[in-house]
Amino acid sequence: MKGLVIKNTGSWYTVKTDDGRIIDSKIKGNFRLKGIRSTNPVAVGDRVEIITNQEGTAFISSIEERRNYIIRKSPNLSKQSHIIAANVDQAMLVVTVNHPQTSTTFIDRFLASAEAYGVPVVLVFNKNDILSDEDRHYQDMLITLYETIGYRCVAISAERNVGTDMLMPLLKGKTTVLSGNSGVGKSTLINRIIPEANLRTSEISDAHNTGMHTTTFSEMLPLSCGGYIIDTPGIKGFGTFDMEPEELTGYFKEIFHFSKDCRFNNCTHTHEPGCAVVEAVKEHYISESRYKSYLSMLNDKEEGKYREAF
Ligand SMILES: Nc1nc2c(ncn2[C@@H]2O[C@H](COP(=O)(O)OP(=O)(O)OP(=O)(O)O)[C@@H](O)[C@H]2O)c(=O)[nH]1
Ligand SMILES: [Zn+2]
Repeated sequence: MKGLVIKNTGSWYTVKTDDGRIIDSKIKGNFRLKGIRSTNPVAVGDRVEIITNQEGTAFISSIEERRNYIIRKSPNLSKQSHIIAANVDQAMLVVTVNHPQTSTTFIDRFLASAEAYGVPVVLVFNKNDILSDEDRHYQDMLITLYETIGYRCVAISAERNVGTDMLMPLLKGKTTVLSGNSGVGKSTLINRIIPEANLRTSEISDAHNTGMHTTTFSEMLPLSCGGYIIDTPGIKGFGTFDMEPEELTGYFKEIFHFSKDCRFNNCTHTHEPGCAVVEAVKEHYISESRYKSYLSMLNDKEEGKYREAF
């Protein structure tokens, strides 16, 4: 029987079968995925084959090849990774220009790592009900900047439930990872989009007494219009990863566009003569904030150290 892993609480996985049943499942024996050394061989979003048993639970016997997956590296430099979610269609990054302020460096790092994973991003500017004129002006500038680069932007107030309806067509039928700094309003937004999600927090435990841990594990929340929101508590961005400087250029769409005119094809856009990117920054074709974010990621790379993408 085939199904979708919609929740992971420790060694138990909740599988929604194709015929609509919810079955608590475990991994069979020493089932391991080839190629990836991860702390969790099966992740939320995985399509799996299960074998049910007489206790009403099941064993996961195989997993389908993933279209993509988002990993977080262990910060302790071990080769172990944690798979946050598999088969993701898009990410929604909730940001606030104030209360709290989301930095452009954070946004750009998120966007660049999402590009690396091939995951499109929608930027959701929240808390529009409490923006000063100055905040709003700044927000408008950011929206113009990111839309020009090619990212969809939506301005909302989750609290007042204003603009959230504009998100529904973007979410419909898709698997969306919701991210954003602490305090930007992710939970508030989820409760607007999925009013039933409220129930989740009052769940005490289920048959396996795992309910108490739900807040620390990933979960897919079904949307009434079809599709899922992946709620990943504690995860605010994608991890960074090994890459060459030339690759990093590719993850900043507009920088990549101008880099085609650089004199050297391995140009890092820092000191090289004939650099079309530096020229474009001077001419304001590339925003200074984006260039600064690029340099900060390049700098991490050169220092050879691992950092989270925020
Ligand atoms: N004024 C205003 N406040 C909001 C809005 N959305 C959320 N808030 C408030 O901001 C605070 C944080 O909201 P949460 O939804 O808990 O934020 P979160 O992103 O889930 O935060 P973490 O759980 O820490 O990751 C709460 O006090 C919300 O009531 C909004 O649109 N306008
Ligand atoms: Zn260059």
